This record gives sequence, structure tokens and C-alpha cells, in this order.
Amino acid sequence: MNDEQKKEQQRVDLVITEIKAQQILVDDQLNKAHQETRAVEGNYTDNASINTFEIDDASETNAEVQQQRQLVARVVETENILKKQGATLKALAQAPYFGKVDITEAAQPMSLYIGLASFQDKQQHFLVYDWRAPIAAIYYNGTLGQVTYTTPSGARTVQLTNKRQFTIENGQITNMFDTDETVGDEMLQYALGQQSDAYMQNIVATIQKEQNDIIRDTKHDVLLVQGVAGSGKTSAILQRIAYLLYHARRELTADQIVLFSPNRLFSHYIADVLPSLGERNMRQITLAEFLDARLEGLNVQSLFNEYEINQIRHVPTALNQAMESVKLVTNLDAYVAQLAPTDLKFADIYHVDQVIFSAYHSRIIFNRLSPKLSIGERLLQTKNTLIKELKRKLAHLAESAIVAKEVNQLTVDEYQALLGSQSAFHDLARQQAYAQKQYVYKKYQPIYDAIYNNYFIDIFKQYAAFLQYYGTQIGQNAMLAAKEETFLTELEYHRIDLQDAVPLLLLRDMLTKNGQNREIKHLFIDEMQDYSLVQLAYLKHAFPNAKLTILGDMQQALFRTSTNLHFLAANLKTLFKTNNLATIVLNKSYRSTQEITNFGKALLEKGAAITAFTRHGELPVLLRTGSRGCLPVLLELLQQPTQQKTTAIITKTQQQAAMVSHQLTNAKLANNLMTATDRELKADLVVLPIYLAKGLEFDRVIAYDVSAENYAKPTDAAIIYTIASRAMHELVLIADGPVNQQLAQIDPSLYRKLIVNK
Ligand SMILES: Nc1ncnc2c1ncn2[C@@H]1O[C@H](COP(=O)(O)OP(=O)(O)OP(=O)(O)O)[C@@H](O)[C@H]1O
Repeated sequence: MNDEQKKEQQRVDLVITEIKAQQILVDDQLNKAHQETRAVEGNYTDNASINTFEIDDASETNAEVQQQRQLVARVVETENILKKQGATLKALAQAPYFGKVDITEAAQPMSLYIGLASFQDKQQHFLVYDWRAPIAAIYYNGTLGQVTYTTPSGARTVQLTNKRQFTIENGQITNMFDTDETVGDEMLQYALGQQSDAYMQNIVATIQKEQNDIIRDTKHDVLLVQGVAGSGKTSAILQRIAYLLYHARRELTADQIVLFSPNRLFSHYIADVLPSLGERNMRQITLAEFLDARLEGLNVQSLFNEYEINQIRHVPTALNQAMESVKLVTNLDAYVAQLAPTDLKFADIYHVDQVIFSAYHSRIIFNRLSPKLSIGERLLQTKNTLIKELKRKLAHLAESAIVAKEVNQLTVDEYQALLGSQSAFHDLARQQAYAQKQYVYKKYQPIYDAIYNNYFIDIFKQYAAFLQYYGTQIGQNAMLAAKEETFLTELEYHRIDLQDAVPLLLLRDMLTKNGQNREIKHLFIDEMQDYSLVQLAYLKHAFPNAKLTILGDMQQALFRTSTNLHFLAANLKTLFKTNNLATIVLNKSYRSTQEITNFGKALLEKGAAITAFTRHGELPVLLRTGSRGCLPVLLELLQQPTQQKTTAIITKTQQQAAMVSHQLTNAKLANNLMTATDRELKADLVVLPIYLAKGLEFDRVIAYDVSAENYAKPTDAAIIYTIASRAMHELVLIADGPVNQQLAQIDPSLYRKLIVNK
């Protein structure tokens, strides 16, 4: 250890001593807070379940319950804050910081240390600055010399005289070096050389400049990021969320941020990053889950299912284009604008088998409203009238003899459940009336929900009518008539194609001025290449107040033919009606070794821009089998010892994955087959189709059957590229017979080819 390192270690020791002293204080406060929470909770008689149908006067006036609730919420919050402080201190006690900048400002030199969170001593001196603090931007962006950083009160310029990086483990500096680079290679080498983990790690110590631009952008309404495989898009999303939460602590909470992720495995994989940065996770959802929730009762086709079907069925390109382009959105707008009231399709509202509100009745209400109002406004008023009518009907029904009889037949528990928190009535007649009212409300809640959700409009018929309109508008009557027929047939089986789900929802929302969540302030869409423009338009519509960060890689287009960034940016400006859109391109790939990245990029027609981070490993291996097929070769490979911790066998389809997994199990090789419903990678050897491996990474990847037969289409090379780019350290490809055409054409020096089982 040289003198400089000794000096730095002394400082680390000092800071850790301070941290430990504060840990003792926080632990003590936490103990006290915990006791208080338990005492308050003990007093709290839990009962106040609030009726969503109509908040009863009685429960509204129950001030005591409200007060108790607030008290519980307050003590729980105090405890949570202390827990969070405790967790932060624990992390800092292991590694208080990872970076240092020496700066001079107004002839005053100073050294600032950057870590996971800020830490101050008793005199309020900053011993560590949070990596998100304005001054920390220098660490990520600045090269030595004059540097400027942004603060809430404007730009400040200082002289950066030195930049130092540390690796600190268990309180000991294990590595330390000075650099003029933004964040130098050595630390990154170390970070990237690690074995893969079940959870993604945070990258705050080694954020690269261009990633930092994404993380710290607060200027734009839409940030569009095209980043090659492994360039840190997902990492950028997560550190950006942490950054935004830190900077808008008062206005923004994690619940106001939504991330659309590609699948459930991915959601689990990234679940630890924000907690490791001391922040709560944002909301996460897949497009399929989002659509399912909005089209209750229908089986919405998933993207995966669409992909699997497209492997065997030919869908006309013209239809795909018509259903996924901006044209569809503009035509939906035009359709709604020109709709005459007589074009509206109303529906009966049923309870069990009985029509409660007929389509005819709803139409009458609608027709009575002033034609000067827009259709959306008239539908809203129709809805309100129906709700009022329902309430009147129910009030009347609640007093009927038949309901009195039904309530009297309830068990004691059922009756008590109706009374809920209102069990202390002085007057029996009032109690009975209350119970009867609750009873009918509960029974007819589905009707209320149906009206609330606009089921008095037959949105399916309306959408079918739109398809006809659209066919005429784009001169494709026959094609759209065929589409309409498939749509109606699927509907009979309670199914809806993904291609129809989104325009149908858009139509519903446009007509009823509904379906918008105004609370969400930031929307993140990962794997943007998997979304059609119509779907992106719908998400923007669903979250009108959200700023958007849209990231992906056009080259990893599994589900649709890829577009280019400029085309996408131009269309998004039109669709989102904004010019405040910035595009950022990330061309450096960090995940894989240089050998794997160079091999992967050679598969792409437009791969030239991809640059590999310099971390070396073995050349990828292509195993060409003879007549025995891929499986015996795969088995032999898996039986050989390996240094890699995790191995993924990645196939093109779920069916292939199931077959491979089954055969491995027969051969007594423990493995885990992943399906779309799985949330967690459970073993070190997994078998999965490529679309479930999106966003994930493994130490070793085995691409199963990259033959010309299995990967026959010219666009299939993108699938092999996506598979290859999941590998961090080792890549093996197996092909039975001639290999995929693009693969056959790449420079043979980029991989080792072995012919086995001749
Ligand atoms: N600045 C960095 N420091 C350390 N590791 C990094 C950095 N940037 C990226 N990585 C690592 O590189 C890998 C790929 O990152 P990430 O998954 O965020 O990329 P991506 O662009 O979303 O990839 P893909 O599109 O292929 O799924 C991860 O292991 C991540 O931790």
C-alpha cells in the first residue's frame, strides 16, 4: 500500500467510525419507533372498510376511525424512514464511497467524495455526496480542467484537478486509481468480468458519460434511446428512476412511475436495483397484463403467442402495416369525429339473465341530450343518468319486502359483514334499513361497474364498424372485411388478437373520454422495438401527463420488422404532438466479451456501428452436427465441466424449449424450462425461448439449432443476434445440418467451427 492509499484508507476508517456511531443512534430510534407502532396498532380497532359504491354518511362521520388510521400511518411512516436510514448506513459502512473529485472553486481547493448516498457528520459537513447530487455530475462527465455543472440555482464552473476511483470492500480499499477518463476502464473491467447474478446490479460507480446523459435528463418530454444490445439501456432506466426520485422528492413518488417491461422474468431480474440504491421500486407491468386488465373477460392474445403463430402462419404484410401504423390512429380520430349519433351501437346491461337497462333505453337518454354537445360529453351524461337511475332503483328495492326477506335469511356472520364498521346502531329499524341498503348495493355492484365502465356501448360492434370505415378510407375493403370477420369469430370464443386489442381500447377511450391515468408522471418503455406505433400512441393516451423514456434496439426486432430511429422519432412527434423529443444513441456494448460482440454484430446488416468494450474471452463456438441431430451434441456439451455459473439454452420457440428441456430431463440433467408465466429464473441451467430471455443475461449461452431450416427467413438473423447478445462470457451455437444463411456468410475468423458426429 503506498502513502496515498494509506492516507485514503485512514479517511475511509474515519468515515466508517462516524457511520457506525450514527448507526447506533438510528438503531435506538428505530427500536423506540417500533414499540410505538406496535402500541398504536394494538389500540386500533380495524374495521373501516369503505364501501366503494357509495360512502355512507355514517362512515364518513366516523372521525375516530379516521384519526386512528392517520396515527397508525404516521408511526408506520416514521418507522419506515428510520429503517431506510438504517439500511443506507449499513451499505455505507461497507463501502462509503466509490469516487472522489478534487476541485478548485474561487481559489479554494476541496475534495469531494461520491457514494451511494449522502452522509454528514454531526457538524453537518458532507463526508460523502450522493451520486445524484448536482456536483457528482462532474465525476461522471468531466475530464480534467474547467468543468461546468448544473445546480438548482444555475450553472457553476469549477476547476477539476483530479479524479479518483475506489473499490472498497468491507471497509478496505482494494483498488484505487486516478483517471482523466470519464469513468475509466479498470473499474468497468472488474465489474463486467463478474459472473452473472439472479438479480441485476446497480452501476452507479461506473456510469458512462452517454448513459449519464440519459440518467440526468430532465429537459425533454420524450427521450428516445436507441442502444445496441448490452449498452446499458435497462441500467440507464433504473438509475434514471433513482435520479428522478432524488431530485423531485417532494413531487414524485415511486408509485407515479410505470415501467413497461418485456416479461415477468425480466421484472424479477431488475427488482433489486432500486432497493440497492435506497429507493422503492416503480410499478412494473407487461403490455399483456395491462391490456388484460382493461379487457376483462376476454382472452387477449399475447405478443409471444402472436410470435409463435407467425412462425407458422403467413400474415399479409399489408394488413400488418395497416393495423400498426400511424394511419390507423389518425383514422380512429377521424372516425370518432364524423360519427353520427345513429352510428352509435348501444348494448343491453344485464344482471344474471335480466335486462336492467336496455340498449333502447340508453339510446333514448343519449338522444334527449343536446346535439350541440360532443358525442363524448353526451355519453358521459348518459352514464351519469344511468347511475342516478340505478341508485333510485336500488333505494326503492332496498325497502322492498323481498329484500327484507332475503336479508333475514342471512347467517349472523353475513349480516355482520353487511354492517361492517357500523355495528353500533341504537335503533334496530335503522340498522335493518342500513343492512338492506348494503345488501342491494353489494348484489348490484356489477351493474354499477358495467355502467361505470361504459358497457352500455357495444364497443365490439362499434370497432367492427370502424374496421369497415377504415377499409374504405385506405382503399382496402376486402382486406379489412376479412379482418372484421376474424375479429368477430375470435370474439365468439372470448378471444381478441393483439392487433385488435389496442385500437379497440383507443376507440373506447376516445368515445367515452375515459381510460386515462393522470397520476403517472413518468412512463418508461423498454424494448421499444416490440411495440407498434399504435401501441405507443395508446400508452401515451393512457398516461397523458407522463414524460416518456422509450428505449430499445431496432436490431433486436423479434416481433415486427424493424424501423429506423429517424422514422420512429418523426412519427412519435406527430403522434404525441410534441417537438420536445430528444434521441440518444448508445453504440457501445458492455455485456459480452469483445469476441461475442464482434461475432454478434457480424450477423447484422447494419451492425457496423456497434463497438465492443475491450474485455476478452474465448471465440464463440459453432458446433455443426452430422446426422444425429442437435440433442446428443448438447448433452455431451452439458456433461463437460464448465467454469460458468449460469447457462441458458435459448431456442426460437416455446415448443422447442419444451422439447429440449424434456429430453434433458430424460437424460437426468437437471434443468428448468421457463414459460411466460414464470417470474423467476430458478436454476443455473435454464431452457427458454428467446422472447423470454429478452433483457436477461447469462454467463454462458447455448443457441439451440441455428440451422438454415430453423432460421430460414432473412429477418431471422436478428433472432440469432439477440440470442448471442445474452451471453456475457461464453457462447456456443449448435446447428443440425447447414447453418442459417447469414451465419454461414460471416467472417470465419470470428468464431471456431467444429464438425461433430460426422
Ligand atoms: N456503466 C456500466 N457499468 C457497469 N456495468 C454496466 C454499465 N453499463 C452496462 N453495464 C452492464 O452491462 C450489462 C448490460 O446492461 P443492460 O442490461 O442495461 O443493457 P441493455 O442495453 O438493456 O441490453 P439489452 O438490450 O441487450 O437487453 C449489464 O450486466 C449491466 O450491468
